[in-house]
Amino acid sequence: MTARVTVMGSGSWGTAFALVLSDAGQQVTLWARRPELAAKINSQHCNPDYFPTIDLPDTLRADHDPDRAMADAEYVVLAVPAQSLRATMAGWRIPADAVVISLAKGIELGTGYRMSQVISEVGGIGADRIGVVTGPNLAREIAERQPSASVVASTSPETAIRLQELCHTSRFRAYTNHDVVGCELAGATKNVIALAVGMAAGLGFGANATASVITRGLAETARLGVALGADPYTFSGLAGLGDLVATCSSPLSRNRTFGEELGWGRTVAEISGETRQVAEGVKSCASIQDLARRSGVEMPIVDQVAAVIAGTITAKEMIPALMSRSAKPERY
Ligand SMILES: NC(=O)C1=CN([C@@H]2O[C@H](COP(=O)(O)OP(=O)(O)OC[C@H]3O[C@@H](n4cnc5c(N)ncnc54)[C@H](O)[C@@H]3O)[C@@H](O)[C@H]2O)C=CC1
Ligand SMILES: O=C(CO)COP(=O)(O)O
Repeated sequence: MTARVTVMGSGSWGTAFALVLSDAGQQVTLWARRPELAAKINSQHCNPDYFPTIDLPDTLRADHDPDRAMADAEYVVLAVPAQSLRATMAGWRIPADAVVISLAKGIELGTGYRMSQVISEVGGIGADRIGVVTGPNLAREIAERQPSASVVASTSPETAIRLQELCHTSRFRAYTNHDVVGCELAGATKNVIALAVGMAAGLGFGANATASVITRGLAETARLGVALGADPYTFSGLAGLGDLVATCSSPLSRNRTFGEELGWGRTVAEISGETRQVAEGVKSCASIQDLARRSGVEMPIVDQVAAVIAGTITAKEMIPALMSRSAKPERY
């Protein structure tokens, strides 16, 4: 049965996921902050700012008025950057019965909240009406309808199955998962690890170095997750290893690319000033570091990335700092 879905945010992932939902047969409305972008999406049936060469279905409509866009939505998909979710959501009237789905991969600065916690607090929405979509889902590849698997997570098994039915297509294979904590922590932390991998690549190091950072990055992510109540298996699944590998190995990743440019010796300000797209790890490294400290969990790679982003060390100093740590058994 066709469902009414509104995607709030028409950047790269919001647009690509709106396409998935349309392909799955849903009636989709896309909210764009800028009226001129909404008008272009409606008249040109493409999003010229993000995917100028990709046709969007005629059935997909855009609107710049958030309340009108969501008015009769059964599902509201949140596709704005993590650090702006609270402020944007506070001004919206989400329909009382709608299921709310987070696409953002970040941890809120200040609170250390995962996105589902922000949604619950700001919207007064129960966990059974909240879902998370995560996994190896580079937006451009999804928009090109390349095959991909993904995870739809909710603490409510019924909601997870509804979300799976909502977005599963022959090109987008959605698996359910009930470990929202693990899925969200994995999605946010892989961006920080991708910054580190990018830095290693930008410094000219090869596959041994990047594979080592990916693997140890996964170990510290799982350590944090387990301390916060996540299921350890989540980290070897699509939300964990899957997304980590996709993000750390693709030139399409904004986080990996940002890290690579840091490795070339560019500054955070220089790189940030050149793109309007969000590399979530640049902000979330500090909130994840904070979560780890509060939980008594060691996250050496996150610590080093946070130091580079804060400007207290250079990317060049990061690898020697990691290599000179005391020797230890692998499982720690
Ligand atoms: N692009 C990708 O491949 C994927 C991205 N994600 C996650 O999805 C989230 C959104 O990412 P993208 O769509 O890629 O980012 P983007 O930078 O392409 O688009 C962000 C959208 O949010 C809007 N926006 C930005 N700041 C805002 C603010 N302060 N208030 C309201 N709207 C604002 C922008 O106008 C734009 O429509 C991020 O958390 C990202 O980590 C997740 C999976 C894949
Ligand atoms: O989350 C992503 C792929 O799953 C996208 O990663 P970037 O935000 O680094 O582009």
